[in-house]
Amino acid sequence: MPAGPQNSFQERKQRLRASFIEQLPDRLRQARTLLAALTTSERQDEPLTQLHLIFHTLKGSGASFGFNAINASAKEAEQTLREVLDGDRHLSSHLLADLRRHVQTLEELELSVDQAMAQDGHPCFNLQSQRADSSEATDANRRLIYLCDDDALLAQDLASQLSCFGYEVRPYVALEALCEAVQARPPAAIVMDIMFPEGRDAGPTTIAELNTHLDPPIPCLFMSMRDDFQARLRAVKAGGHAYCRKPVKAVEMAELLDQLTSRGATEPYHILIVDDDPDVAQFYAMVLESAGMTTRVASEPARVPAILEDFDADLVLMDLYMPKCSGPELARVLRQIPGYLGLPIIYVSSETNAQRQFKALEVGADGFLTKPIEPERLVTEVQLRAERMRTLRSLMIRDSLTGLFNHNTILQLLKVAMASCQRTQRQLCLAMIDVDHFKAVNDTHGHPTGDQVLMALGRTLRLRLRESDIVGRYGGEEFAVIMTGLEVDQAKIIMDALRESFASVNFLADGREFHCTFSGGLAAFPEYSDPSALIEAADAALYRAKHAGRNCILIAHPNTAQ
Ligand SMILES: Nc1nc2c(ncn2[C@@H]2O[C@H](COP(=O)(O)OP(=O)(O)OP(=O)(O)O)[C@@H](O)[C@H]2O)c(=O)[nH]1
Repeated sequence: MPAGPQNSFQERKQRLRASFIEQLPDRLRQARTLLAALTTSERQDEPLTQLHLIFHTLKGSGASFGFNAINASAKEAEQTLREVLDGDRHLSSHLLADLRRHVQTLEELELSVDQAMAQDGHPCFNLQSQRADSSEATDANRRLIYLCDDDALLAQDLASQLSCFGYEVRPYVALEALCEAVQARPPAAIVMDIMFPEGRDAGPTTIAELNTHLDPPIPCLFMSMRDDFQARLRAVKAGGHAYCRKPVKAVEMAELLDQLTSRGATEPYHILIVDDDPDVAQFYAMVLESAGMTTRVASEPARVPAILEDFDADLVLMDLYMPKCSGPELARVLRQIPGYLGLPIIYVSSETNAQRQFKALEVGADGFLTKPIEPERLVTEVQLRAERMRTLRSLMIRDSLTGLFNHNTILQLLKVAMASCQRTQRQLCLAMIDVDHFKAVNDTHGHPTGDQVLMALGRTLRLRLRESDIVGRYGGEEFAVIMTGLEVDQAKIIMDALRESFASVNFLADGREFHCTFSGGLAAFPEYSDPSALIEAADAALYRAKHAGRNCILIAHPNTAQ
């Protein structure tokens, strides 16, 4: 059989099952020792609790690794002990004999387990990877757009406008040329006119024809002078995702293209798994990683806060019963740390008692998954909740107009980035930029057009800078950019290129064209060593840039009087 991810998944699963079996004699020995210490004359909560935990773990792990007989026997023993712990049953000699019988059954099962291991007939499962192929080629493809309009000037102009937003746009005037290009290299999306010399609906007709040969079809966005129902209907029937009236606003079109081309490009979800049984934790990690998520495992609840500090978890998957610190206790500890108040916590446990599940949820957890859980279901449940968490968090930390980090977040991120650069002895540059004469834009073209300009600038910054750069809306028409690992002169070259690119964007309002520029101030760490000094210096340099005539970037120097 060829080696592949599915194979290695099965191999790893097999190894985890083997490890579970290896540890089984030890666990059963512990159970025997604890049982021997129990007497009917006096109730001893400590060994009873420990014994309950051993059976509980065997029940859950047995189910997870497909040892059904182990699961069944441990489940009965666990249930008995639960009743004793809850005060519903007395620890009679009959009950102790029953527990010993369970240990014996489990010991016998352990001996016959070699056979069970040989008969590992568990079905393979096909997990859809959340992670998009992150190769450079894929990223380039995601930005490749074909634009087809029989008006050569318009095609050329719109193509250059859209390229200011980070897209590689190839303009085509003839439908035939477009079809040949699509067949040679399919783009991420097509921007298509409706009317051509070939016919009033030739645009949608061509797209419909092209897509019958393509799987999956290429997302398409139509544009036209026409606004009649027939044109819109033809566009929809051809699979059009959006319809823009001409004259087209490049910013709006770029936003639409973002939506069409960004599918699957999300950062993998970060999942922290807390389980005192390392094999079970590894098993969940393996399942989630097979679906493209990034995981960390903690077998010790005490380590969780430290792990969370540098692992930006979207969700915590938590065992319910753990020695020293139970799941609900750990959940409560986390909820008392301000940053983790909204962190989704899901228990995974073989606990089926609804009341106990409810009690565990009461401390502020978000869900309960009952073991054994099918890998597909584990992935779906985790994905759904992690996605919701991302959306909520994004609403909290992002500016609603531009989608960039908001004022508070950018301040917070600047502090973190500076501390990290201090530790790693790297440089950091902060650019504060501000749209020139923005009041005049609002006054002349109206507030909504002003908003479009801010959105355009936000997009230009977001798409043209590196993934590692942090971009935020500092307030009003002022933006902040944090760049790490480069000299201030290099940062100036980058900001100047952005400035020129932004200045070349044609904005349209009521048929009138206009351009905008921005000015910027740059300051660097370690020259300015604390966040407020750095911001103040960049702001002062921005102020000088405005006074120097605007549409330029100036650098702050600590020894120069500002
Ligand atoms: N459309 C829009 N305008 C905003 C927003 N936030 C702030 N503004 C406007 O931005 C303008 C800023 O104007 P000023 O601070 O006078 O500066 P300016 O006209 O850009 O001039 P210089 O910065 O000196 O080049 C004000 O008119 C604000 O109302 C926003 O979210 N949307």
